[in-house]
Amino acid sequence: MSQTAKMDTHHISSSIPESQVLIIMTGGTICMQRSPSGFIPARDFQQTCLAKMPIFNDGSRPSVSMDVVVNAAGEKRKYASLRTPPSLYDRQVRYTVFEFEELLDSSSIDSKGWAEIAQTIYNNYTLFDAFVVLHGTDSLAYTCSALSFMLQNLGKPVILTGSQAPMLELQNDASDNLLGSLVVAGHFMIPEVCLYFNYKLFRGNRTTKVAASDFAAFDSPNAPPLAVTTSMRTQVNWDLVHRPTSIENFSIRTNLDTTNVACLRIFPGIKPEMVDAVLQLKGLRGLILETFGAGNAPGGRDNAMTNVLASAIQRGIVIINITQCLTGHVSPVYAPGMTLFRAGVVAGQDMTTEAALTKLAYLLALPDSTPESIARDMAIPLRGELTSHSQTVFRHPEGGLSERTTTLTALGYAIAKGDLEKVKDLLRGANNWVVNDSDYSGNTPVHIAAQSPSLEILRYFLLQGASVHLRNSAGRTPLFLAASASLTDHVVLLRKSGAHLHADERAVAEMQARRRPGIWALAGVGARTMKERDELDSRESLEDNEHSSSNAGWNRNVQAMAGSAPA
Ligand SMILES: NC(=O)C[C@H](N)C(=O)O
Repeated sequence: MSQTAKMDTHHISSSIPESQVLIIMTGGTICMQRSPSGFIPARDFQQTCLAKMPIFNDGSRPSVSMDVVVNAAGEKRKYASLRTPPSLYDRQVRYTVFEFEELLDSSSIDSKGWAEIAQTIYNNYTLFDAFVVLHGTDSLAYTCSALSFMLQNLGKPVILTGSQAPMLELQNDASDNLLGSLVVAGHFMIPEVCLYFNYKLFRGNRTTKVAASDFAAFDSPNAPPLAVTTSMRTQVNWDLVHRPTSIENFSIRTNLDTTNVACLRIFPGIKPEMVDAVLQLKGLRGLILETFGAGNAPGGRDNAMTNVLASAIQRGIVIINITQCLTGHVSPVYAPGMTLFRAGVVAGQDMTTEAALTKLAYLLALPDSTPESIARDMAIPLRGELTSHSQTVFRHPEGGLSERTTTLTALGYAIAKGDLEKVKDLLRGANNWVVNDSDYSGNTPVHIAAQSPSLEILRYFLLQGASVHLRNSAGRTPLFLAASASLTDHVVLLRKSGAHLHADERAVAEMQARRRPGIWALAGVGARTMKERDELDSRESLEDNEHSSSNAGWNRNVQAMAGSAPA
């Protein structure tokens, strides 16, 4: 059995009975109905479709008191939610469908729509465990790519999907695509912008639409799928999953410069004047040039084409070379490709046009960007959108279940003892996803580090891409545990890394905050001013001196979490 097959329950703490997912409906075929003028989007998808289908509604009528959704303008409203029946992993997914005011065929979605999606995710980030975006398929790969750049330091799953046939048609791909997306979003910590379609989960910025009507509408020609659903289970390829590795909060950037970029496909006989006409467009700052094979374009008589491109580059226009082929990458192996490269055209390697265009629009809008900085950043992966060929591919031998348990137990001891060198040593010999793996009680290494003495070990795990959002079997986040252990610096570091209390923890946290308001204010319970926080902190440190025995209890807890004490 392969490692991924063994690991399909990885990151799932089955004793957490449900996860909460926000479904953002933008339109597309999935919600369409027939009309005299062809298929058009229809409203109230949750009630007219999902509520009537047993696979999307277990009939339990969850209470609406928790179901707050914040729209892109920041207005809060209550929406009813539904629950799926329990999955094979013994978990239900509770979800709410939030519909945009205007539902669109995705051929009309542009950067305004991308900004609305990003803003809605941002406004609801701490209220939900994951996000599913329903979208038409026509421009879905563009939206996936754009969002992958717009969502910075993303720590939760964002899965886009749609369908080729509407949910209300007798034979459709809509229910499987939505159910698969909900199950992945509600069970697996894959903190990337992904596209789920026809039983495959792809990194969104690697995808392209390859079929106008087949159910297998998308492919990711230069990157294998992150996960595949087969015979009722989802096998995740954890080695491929990207995770944020900096101590920063989740943030969004919504002002892409899509109005000053263009895309031009080279064809046999294209005249340099045509290319020049595009490059002379008023305000143009960037061009995606879709070239032949490994990045070749006709030089033109007397190198006229190359001269046109070189002079545009001198005027500050960034030109990116993307291959028209579905697979493979641009490299200057042939003379025409080398000529472009020498003229200053940037090799887009194996990026799709969708990724290159949206990345260019993102980079152009960054403050202080220059043509040089953009050219540099276009050639390096920011969100796994290209395969960097200088990157060493380093694979560890596949490890079995017992090896995994041994590594986790050894990590638990090393963390509890504050032995950073040992932790580093253990991680060097393990698969990179071990940072998010959990022991029998659902504790990841970050749960243990959040209550252990060494701040440096906690920081180390965060820099290795460990998630701050996973919950243990008791439903607790690392932030909750750090605040309960009164470890102020740990709480501050976790907060800086985007951690927040889960909605299910807030009631208990608020009770704890009555006794220790300072640390819980830092953890995010109760809005406090800095002055109030300082006062609370000094009061708590006085209390700490009075209760100095609390450390012994905390040490015992850490030992218990790490397993039985070593002889
Ligand atoms: N299958 C689809 O969703 C196609 C539709 N025209 C759209 O992109 O909205």
